[in-house]
Amino acid sequence: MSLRSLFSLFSSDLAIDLGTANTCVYARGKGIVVNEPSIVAINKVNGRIEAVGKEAKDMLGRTPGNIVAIKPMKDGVIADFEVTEKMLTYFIKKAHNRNVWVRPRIVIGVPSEITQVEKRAVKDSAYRAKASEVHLVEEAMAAAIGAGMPITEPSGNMIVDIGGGTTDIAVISLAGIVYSKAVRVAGNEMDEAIIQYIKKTYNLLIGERTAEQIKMELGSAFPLEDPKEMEIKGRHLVEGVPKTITISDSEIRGALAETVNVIVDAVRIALERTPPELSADIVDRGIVLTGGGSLLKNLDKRLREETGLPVAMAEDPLSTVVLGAGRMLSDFNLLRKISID
Ligand SMILES: Nc1ncnc2c1ncn2[C@@H]1O[C@H](COP(=O)(O)OP(=O)(O)OP(=O)(O)O)[C@@H](O)[C@H]1O
Repeated sequence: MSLRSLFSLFSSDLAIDLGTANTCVYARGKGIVVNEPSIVAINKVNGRIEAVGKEAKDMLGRTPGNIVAIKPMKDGVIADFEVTEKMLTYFIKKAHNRNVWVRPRIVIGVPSEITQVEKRAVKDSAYRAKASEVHLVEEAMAAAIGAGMPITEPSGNMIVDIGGGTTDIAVISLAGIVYSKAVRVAGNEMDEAIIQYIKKTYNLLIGERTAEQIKMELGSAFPLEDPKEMEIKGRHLVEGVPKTITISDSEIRGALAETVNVIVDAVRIALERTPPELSADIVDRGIVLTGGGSLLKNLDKRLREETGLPVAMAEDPLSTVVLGAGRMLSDFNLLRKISID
């Protein structure tokens, strides 16, 4: 056995989707090994990390004064370099069961609007976490590959990735991005719109986690076949005590309307700016939706109504990017063509 193949026994190459809301890690030959919220809880007194991922999310809004829960990624970009690096290191170690001997090749999906400084920061963190090679690919490209779109063919493929912080829209042909646009409106903005609506209408203060739950259970972009209601709890702003109210899906649809319209408009603009030959392909093939935000009920239906085009959901919208980046681990020719480092 050569030294190289002996070495490869210990190396487990990784693909990472570093998202605003969630970070996913895929290990070659194993599949998705980490899927956790992009949150870090830090002790303000000694700077120590108290928790990362799921454990840190559970602390959100419930931390004692000396612990802060930080979301180091904001609007699809890195807001806190130092904490992002610590988070990345933690997840890479977790993916390798804390085995310190492995030196993996790592493919990382990053937002299309990432700056040079941010690219460097992401790569440096991965190298510090003992990567042997680091390659960056645009999330939209990885998503299209993960969704099984024929991106290397000379035809137009439109992907709309609605994440936590950003909605990325891209038209891809011949393994290149012909048009791309990111708007900083996606899942988180929907949560915020729900918080504001409940506050204004009911004088009730709810937290981010409750808002997200409401969005998932009740939120929609087009009327539902079966109307729904939900009981929610929060703190009354005037009386200062906890209170329970019942809200309906149509109220929440109203609260989300503005946010959903921004996404719909961005898709319309992308269609208007797509070169005509590729538009013709999109008319035939339709638009593919991915990202957790695309799970908002009837968003696909709404886009179908607004554009008159076929709209399909990717099979597993929360994992499309990491699965696409993972596929790159075994196709280095394609990776060389599409990596943006
Ligand atoms: N069933 C659902 N209905 C509506 N929204 C959902 C659902 N499930 C997840 N989401 C939302 O999807 C978002 C997270 O999606 P995803 O993990 O694709 O984003 P991300 O990759 O972390 O973000 P970004 O691409 O902006 O960096 C969150 O806002 C979450 O609330």
